[in-house]
Amino acid sequence: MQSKISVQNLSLTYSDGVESLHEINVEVIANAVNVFFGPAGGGKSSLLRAFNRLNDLADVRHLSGEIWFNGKNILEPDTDVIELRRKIGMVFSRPVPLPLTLWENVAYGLLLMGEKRKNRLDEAVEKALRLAALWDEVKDRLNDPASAISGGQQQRLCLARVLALEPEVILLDEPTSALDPVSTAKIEYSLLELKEQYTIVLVPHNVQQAARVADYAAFFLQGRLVEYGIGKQLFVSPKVKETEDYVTGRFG
Ligand SMILES: Nc1ncnc2c1ncn2[C@@H]1O[C@H](COP(=O)(O)OP(=O)(O)OP(=O)(O)O)[C@@H](O)[C@H]1O
Repeated sequence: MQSKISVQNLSLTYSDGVESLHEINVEVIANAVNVFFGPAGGGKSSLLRAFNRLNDLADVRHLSGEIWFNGKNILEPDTDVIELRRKIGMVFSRPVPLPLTLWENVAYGLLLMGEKRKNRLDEAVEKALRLAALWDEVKDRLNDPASAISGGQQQRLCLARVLALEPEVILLDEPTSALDPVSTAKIEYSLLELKEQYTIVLVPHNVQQAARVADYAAFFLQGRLVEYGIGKQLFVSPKVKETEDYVTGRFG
């Protein structure tokens, strides 16, 4: 078990003065599904956004601590944020495809990076769509607008867009919250394949999803990391009463 991202004493306060993350220490394990779960407002999204510096865009009053990735503290000001976001890609809770064709949506990042060879782009688009478990459904309509496919397919398209850039880590913030059970199952199934090659951090849609997919799980409550450990152990025999209450549905 190898750590991919190491969070050390991370604290974050937005401009409203409320501490959204309080001295968080957690490891993101490589080639595993790392689940951050807990009730709304616990700080899960804030932590995810810190991993690829999306919090730079928010009104943050105080940020301290370290986030180590590939031998570097990515909170240092000299971090190349564009490069960081290519290595640590993110999928949001609502699919936001670009107003372009399916092919263009997946090829977009590579085109921006200057890749012009059509055969290379075609290969990358197919590979990413296969990994996102969408290829079979769309391979004959790659020139259709992205708006013409279902919400569940759009979400897998957004995943494929991230995968085309061959990131090292994929952050998924409630990626199935707007999806039907069949599309949800497809995304969960692709996570199992994706973790062979990538490191996954998932904020799940609910506790049941957390328990289904978590190799490692961290329970967040009001900005604090209450409990962290191997998924199966944490859901079956949590050590802390607050975790137990939450996973057994007594609150939240
Ligand atoms: N951009 C922001 N500006 C100000 N406060 C924010 C911002 N983003 C989050 N917060 C606050 O930080 C706290 C933690 O929110 P965060 O979204 O990280 O939690 P969460 O566990 O992901 O919850 P949810 O499941 O509702 O997304 C909340 O009190 C929230 O209101």
